[in-house]
Amino acid sequence: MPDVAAEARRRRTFAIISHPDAGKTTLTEKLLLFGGAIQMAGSVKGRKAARHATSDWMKLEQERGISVTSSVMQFPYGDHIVNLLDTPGHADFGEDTYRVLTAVDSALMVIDVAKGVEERTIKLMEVCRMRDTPIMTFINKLDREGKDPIELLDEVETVLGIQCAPVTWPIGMGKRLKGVVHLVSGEVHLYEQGRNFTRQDSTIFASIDDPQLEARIGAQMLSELRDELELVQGASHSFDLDEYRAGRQTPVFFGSAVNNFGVQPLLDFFVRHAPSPQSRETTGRVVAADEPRLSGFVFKIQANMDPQHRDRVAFMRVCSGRFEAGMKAFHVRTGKEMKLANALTFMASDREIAAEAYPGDVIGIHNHGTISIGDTFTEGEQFTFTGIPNFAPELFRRARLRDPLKLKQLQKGLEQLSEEGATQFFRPLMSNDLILGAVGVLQFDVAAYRLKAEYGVDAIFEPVGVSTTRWIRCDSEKKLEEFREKNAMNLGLDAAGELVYLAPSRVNLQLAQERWPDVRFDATREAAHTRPAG
Ligand SMILES: Nc1nc2c(ncn2[C@@H]2O[C@H](COP(=O)(O)OP(=O)(O)OP(=O)(O)O)[C@@H](O)[C@H]2O)c(=O)[nH]1
Repeated sequence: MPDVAAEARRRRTFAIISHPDAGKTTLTEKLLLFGGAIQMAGSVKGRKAARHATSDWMKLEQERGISVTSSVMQFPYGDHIVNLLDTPGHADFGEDTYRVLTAVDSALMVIDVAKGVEERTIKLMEVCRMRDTPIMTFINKLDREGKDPIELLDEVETVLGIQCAPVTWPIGMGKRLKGVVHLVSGEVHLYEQGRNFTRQDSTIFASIDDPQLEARIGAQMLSELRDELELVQGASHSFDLDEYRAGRQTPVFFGSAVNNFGVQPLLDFFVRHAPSPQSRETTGRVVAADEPRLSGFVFKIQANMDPQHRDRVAFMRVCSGRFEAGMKAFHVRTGKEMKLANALTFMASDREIAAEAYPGDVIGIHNHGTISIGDTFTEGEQFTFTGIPNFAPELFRRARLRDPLKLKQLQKGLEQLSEEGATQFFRPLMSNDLILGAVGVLQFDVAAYRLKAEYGVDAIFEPVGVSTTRWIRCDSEKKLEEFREKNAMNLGLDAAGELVYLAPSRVNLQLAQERWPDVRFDATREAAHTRPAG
């Protein structure tokens, strides 16, 4: 009998967050190397390139040199199974990133030693804070000159508002980089340039008192190090598991991802202390990870991952129980049983058919539009996982066709993009317009590109007089009907058929809110349970 509790306990599911260019991809690759998931440095970049070659719309990503897609990579490390969820790199994809972060149990923040805390890091940190996600920090590119480590910790503490507990400490930096000291174990890991470090071939001293250390790093460096360590240990916090788990303290590591230096201490510490899958809230009750029955939620939908099969893959995070290939699961929103045939796991080496999965794992379910973001699957119980919202978009465009005969395709394309969360789309009650909403402007380019590449539709997006939207809720049918009648000009339906107020201006929205105190104007919509079936 498989032991769900034991399987859940050994899982670590996390995402890497960083400002573009800090080294997220490079670090991912090194982590996979340690997991034995890939054999050679360069494979992740290679894989990225291979994906570009086969997937059309990802050309856009390539042209712009940014990552707009997320993926899931699973690898074993020691007794642990690690699931790494990649987050899209660009700011315009914040919504997607947000949803990925709802599916992880912790995060790893990468900071460039020379640049310190950057704008995107601040935003991502805000998202993590909303859910008190525990965060570890890796300060990267130590082989280059950067900011003073003590100042960097200070910057993280003041700008990001989280306490730092250094776990490793650098010995020098840039050309003078000699290694790192592990402040918990006392070990010294030497930096020997040009070697692709793994635990077996890097030189490790048991402590800074090892007589050979002086010969390796020099008397002056050693004496400087002793002084600095004294200062650091006096001035900074020591690691506190509870504070870390509560999202109030971040353990900090220093290293150089490209040289695979300082990565292993991070990974070892991570699997030891990062949380395994935790209990999760639903509309019904709290679901514990070690319950025997399967439950999970969909946090992402991706179309056309493989151009040969024009399917859509729903990414489901398993929250409890055990998934077994071919099993039937209850799709809570539609109230129907669904056979989860040919579900995918995401072994870093490739996509594979999933034989089984446990809490913390992500499986990919093929579907043709029946599954939406936020949907819950159970073994029959009626509850929906909460906290996976859609955000009210801030930017709007009217879609106009160059060829009016393609209206059907346009609608279909927009519906599917909307379902994926790539953009949101609205139909005003009083006109035939199709209005696109986005949280970031790049989403329009992606939408136009994909409409053309995948649906053969040449659409242009032009300005439209909408400045913000709100989902409308009202407990009284009568009031709602009255509101509908009086405001028909400013109302529309979203892709799921939900009533939405399309406000021409902020002032107009404010007036409407004041005039209709019984009507709720929601800026986010919980993705699943408010959505009608079908
Ligand atoms: N000197 C130095 N360069 C590094 C290090 N780690 C990564 N880089 C370089 O920094 C650049 C950005 O690294 P990536 O891993 O692509 O960064 P990213 O954060 O994934 O970037 P996005 O895909 O834009 O999000 C690349 O040129 C890397 O080779 C390091 O430890 N030292």
